[in-house]
Amino acid sequence: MTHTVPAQEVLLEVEDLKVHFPIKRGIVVDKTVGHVFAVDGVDLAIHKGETYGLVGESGCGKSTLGRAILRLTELTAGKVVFDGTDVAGLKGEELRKARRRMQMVFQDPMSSLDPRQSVESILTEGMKAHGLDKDKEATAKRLRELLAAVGLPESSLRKYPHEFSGGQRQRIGIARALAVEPDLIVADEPVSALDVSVQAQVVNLLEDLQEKLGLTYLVIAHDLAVVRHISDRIGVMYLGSLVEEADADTLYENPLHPYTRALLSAIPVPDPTVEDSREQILLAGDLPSPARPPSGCRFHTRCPWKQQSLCDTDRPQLREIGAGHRVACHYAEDIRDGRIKPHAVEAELVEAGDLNPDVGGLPDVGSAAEIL
Ligand SMILES: Nc1ncnc2c1ncn2[C@@H]1O[C@H](COP(=O)(O)OP(=O)(O)OP(=O)(O)O)[C@@H](O)[C@H]1O
Repeated sequence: MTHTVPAQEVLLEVEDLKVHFPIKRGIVVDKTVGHVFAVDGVDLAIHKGETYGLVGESGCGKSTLGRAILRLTELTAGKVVFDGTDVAGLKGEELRKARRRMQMVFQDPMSSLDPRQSVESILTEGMKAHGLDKDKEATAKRLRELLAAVGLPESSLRKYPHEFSGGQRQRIGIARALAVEPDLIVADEPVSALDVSVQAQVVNLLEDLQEKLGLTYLVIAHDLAVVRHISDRIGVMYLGSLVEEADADTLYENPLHPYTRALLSAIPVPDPTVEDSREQILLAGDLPSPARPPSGCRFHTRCPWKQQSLCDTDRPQLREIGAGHRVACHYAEDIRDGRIKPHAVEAELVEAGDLNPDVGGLPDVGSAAEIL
């Protein structure tokens, strides 16, 4: 590990995690012609009871990282140490046991809930798989508790997903995750498919549950505004790796990586005087394809602080710059102390997706202003 973990108890430790998807081509025999470097060397630690927010543009590898932690996607390399055990090497019964303790809540509850299953069946499925449904009465009690915990009436048990609103369906998704008594919940864009009016209710529910049950969360989002309120610490991801990590307040008040600065500068400020006077950093060009990441620092093709040396040749490590504040930029101190200033960037054109017709380039990724 290259970073110092604060003295709290660590529940999850990810070390140099890589997920590379092979790009296959060929009419008769599939030949691997390259790789999508979806996750390419991530180190992070999540403490018991905390909420870690993971943000970045669409296609930067957030979901793949979340899925790899839960072993829903195979790892190419690295470790996922959960409560002291490396789950990357687990198989069979051991893997099943570890999986019970790590659950996922998905972005779109409509597509993640089976429309043919009643809520009762959805909630008991995981319990059955993990042998938690031995006694009928205890199971019925547990189902009532679960529904109460997520704020749904008991009558929901006999209903089907289409009979609920988006917010209620997400409550079912959360209840399903809770049914097997997990310690860690990976919530992948848990509110982005919901109406703005309902988003706060679901965020509040997640917070209440965390307090009551002592849960640990990894919350994945493309929207920095959403994670700010819920997260204790935040990691910013760009093209497969973390570029900055800090506690939520530090990240917002003192962002050091140029990419984080650009993301934050795109969030509108309600005060019109502040809004008119503040600096807006517009990123040039689109996110390069993760099948052909740029050399050196992966952000250098769009970076307004790019320098003549190092940036396009040496990949910067995530290093600790202040207490618990890690940044992957060769010039973080110079940026922090104002010794170097941003300049206009002509984006180097990186053709996206020409290696990979199946995966394509990246879905509609525009400037930071469009992303947030
Ligand atoms: N099974 C797969 N096979 C090949 N490439 C994949 C696969 N899954 C994801 N990718 C590619 O890996 C990259 C990272 O995808 P990922 O979904 O993790 O990003 P993301 O940041 O979560 O984006 P989004 O918010 O759009 O889900 C993308 O280029 C994607 O096309």
